[in-house]
Amino acid sequence: MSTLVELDRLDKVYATGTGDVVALDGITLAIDEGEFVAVVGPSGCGKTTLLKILANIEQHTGGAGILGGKELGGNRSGDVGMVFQKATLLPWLDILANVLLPVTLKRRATRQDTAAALGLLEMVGLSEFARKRPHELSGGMQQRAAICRALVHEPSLLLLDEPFGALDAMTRDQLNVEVNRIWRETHKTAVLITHSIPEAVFLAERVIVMSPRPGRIIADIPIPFGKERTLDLLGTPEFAALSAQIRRFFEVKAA
Ligand SMILES: Nc1ncnc2c1ncn2[C@@H]1O[C@H](COP(=O)(O)OP(=O)(O)OP(=O)(O)O)[C@@H](O)[C@H]1O
Repeated sequence: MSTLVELDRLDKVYATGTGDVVALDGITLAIDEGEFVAVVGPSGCGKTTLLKILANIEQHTGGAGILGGKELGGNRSGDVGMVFQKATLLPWLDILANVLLPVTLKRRATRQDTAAALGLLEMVGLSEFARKRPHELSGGMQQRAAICRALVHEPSLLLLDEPFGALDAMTRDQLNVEVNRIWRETHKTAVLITHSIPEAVFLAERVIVMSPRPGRIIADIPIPFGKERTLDLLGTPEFAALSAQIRRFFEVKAA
């Protein structure tokens, strides 16, 4: 299996009016093609910064990183798909046009692009909603459309930044089952950021635990539940034990 992402002592320092903020400190991490990795850590530890560097929205300030053989920070585009906490669909476009946006921002969509977008909408059960506007869909359906939008240009890496954080627990569980299926069907490499330890354990093959700011990797925990995950997993002792193992990193030690 080949390595898709390789970070070597990567740092990120934000220069602000009131001094430097060290967001990431010496992040060394390799992610194989097809792997599903979750990153958990306390608020402000640099999780979103890490995703933004992978997406080329932010530049690292030290160390080095490679994504798909190309150096991070160079002139790359189009090789990641990103899903945010809010679906951020454009209200004046229908769902199909929203899904096609990463393509149409660059060029005219071809018939193949439209077929690919419709195929993705079918995969997430939204075929009937292709011609609807975002406000006609529930929050969970909008997030599914946002996942389709992140995948339509066939990115090598799917980045999920708290994608279901704003949804109710039941919808969230169902969407996690769906994300697992989408990941298995598309064979994508995925990096998920979440505040939910059970969500990380449910979806990922590895959970990366980060320290409070400045963000460092303090644990890299394999999750040995195979590729296919079902909600039954949530009730197993093995699931509870792994979740507890990760939670212990965040317990506030009494003085
Ligand atoms: N554009 C910026 N300029 C200055 N500082 C920033 C900027 N973006 C983030 N930071 C700082 O960098 C640190 C890491 O922020 P980041 O958003 O990556 O953390 P996070 O782990 O994703 O947090 P949360 O879990 O609360 O979303 C924080 O201290 C934040 O204030």
